[in-house]
Amino acid sequence: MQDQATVTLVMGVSGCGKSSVATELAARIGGRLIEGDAFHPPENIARMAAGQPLDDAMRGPWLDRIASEITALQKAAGSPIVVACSALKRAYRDRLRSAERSMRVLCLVGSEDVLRQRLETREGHFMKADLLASQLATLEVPEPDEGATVIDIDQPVAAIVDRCLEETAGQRS
Ligand SMILES: Nc1ncnc2c1ncn2[C@@H]1O[C@H](COP(=O)(O)OP(=O)(O)O)[C@@H](O)[C@H]1O
Ligand SMILES: O=C(O)[C@H](O)[C@@H](O)[C@H](O)[C@H](O)COP(=O)(O)O
Repeated sequence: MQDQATVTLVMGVSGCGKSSVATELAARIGGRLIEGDAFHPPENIARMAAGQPLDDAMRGPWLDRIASEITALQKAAGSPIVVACSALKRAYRDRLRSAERSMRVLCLVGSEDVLRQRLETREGHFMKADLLASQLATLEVPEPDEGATVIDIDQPVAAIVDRCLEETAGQRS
């Protein structure tokens, strides 16, 4: 029963696999997916597509829209929610926690080489590899009190999801 309304945040820098992992995790647990990229206003997308990083003021309303969507989905039905969102800073994650205090956090981490290679081979996405350095500089890996699971991305998506589900089961027992 505990999983019925849980919220799992899949976070990390651009190209770390948030969308891929969140999509598979949601499918495996029968959850609903919130794709954070879909909540950016057009000006944020245009800025990133032009190779310029967002700042706190630009990310704030975006994070608030995602938090509102979490709340709306929680009211609508009882199935779990999986959120793909970079949530690079602690303050950004806390902003999402305003919707669900006990949000689980899965942080995907990888070497700059692996990340760059994935961004350079990804097709049809506004975000290219030129913002990777800024993304890595901004990233605040979760602190111990956030209870996050930190997973290396140099393994198949299915293995990452397996590990996430194992951690969740371990936390319940
Ligand atoms: N574990 C993985 N192993 C190999 N390729 C991956 C893995 N995770 C993601 N990818 C690929 O890397 C690219 C970036 O993944 P994506 O899910 O879009 O990342 P993000 O949502 O964090 O930007 C995509 O082309 C995706 O297919
Ligand atoms: O806060 C930010 O700077 C952005 O949100 C960024 O971290 C995010 O990663 C983009 O939305 C790109 O999309 P992908 O992460 O899907 O590449």
